[in-house]
Amino acid sequence: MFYITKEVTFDAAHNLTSYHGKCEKLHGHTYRLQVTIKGEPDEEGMVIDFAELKKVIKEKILDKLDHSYINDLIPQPTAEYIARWIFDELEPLVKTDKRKLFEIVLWETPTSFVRYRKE
Ligand SMILES: Nc1nc2c(c(=O)[nH]1)N=C([C@H](O)[C@H](O)COP(=O)(O)OP(=O)(O)OP(=O)(O)O)CN2
Ligand SMILES: [Zn+2]
Repeated sequence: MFYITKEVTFDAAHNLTSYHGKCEKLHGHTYRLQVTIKGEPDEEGMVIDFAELKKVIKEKILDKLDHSYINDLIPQPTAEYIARWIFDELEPLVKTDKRKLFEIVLWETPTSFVRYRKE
C-alpha cells in the first residue's frame, strides 16, 4: 500500500466565535496543509499524479480559502473543523476503485496541527 502526500500553504483570517480567549478576536494564520491519498499504483505507476492532486487542491481548497475570511464558509473555524471541511471537499474528487483520501493534516501555527481521518 502506498501513501502519497501533497503539501501547500495558504493565508487566511478567522475568529472563533464560540470561544473565550484571544482567538475570539479577528486574526490570521499561514496554514500548512498536507493531503494524503492511500492506494495502489495504476498502469502508469502512480497512485495519483502529483500534478492532478495539486490541481484539485487548488480548485477545491486554495481558490476558496486563500486570503479569505474562513468564517464565511465554516461557522466555527477551528483547525479541527477546517480539516474536516477540506476532507469533505476533496474526498469525492480523488476516490477511484484503486485509491481514496486517507488523511488531512492542517498546521495552524508552526507548533499546532490537527490530523483528520474518516474512521
Ligand atoms: N484545539 C484547538 N485549539 C485552538 C485552536 C484550534 O483551532 N483548535 N485555535 C486557536 C487559535 O485560533 C490559534 O491557533 C491561536 O493559537 P495560539 O495558541 O495563540 O497560537 P500561538 O501563536 O501562541 O502559537 P505557538 O506556535 O504556540 O506560538 C487556539 N486553540
Ligand atoms: Zn486562529
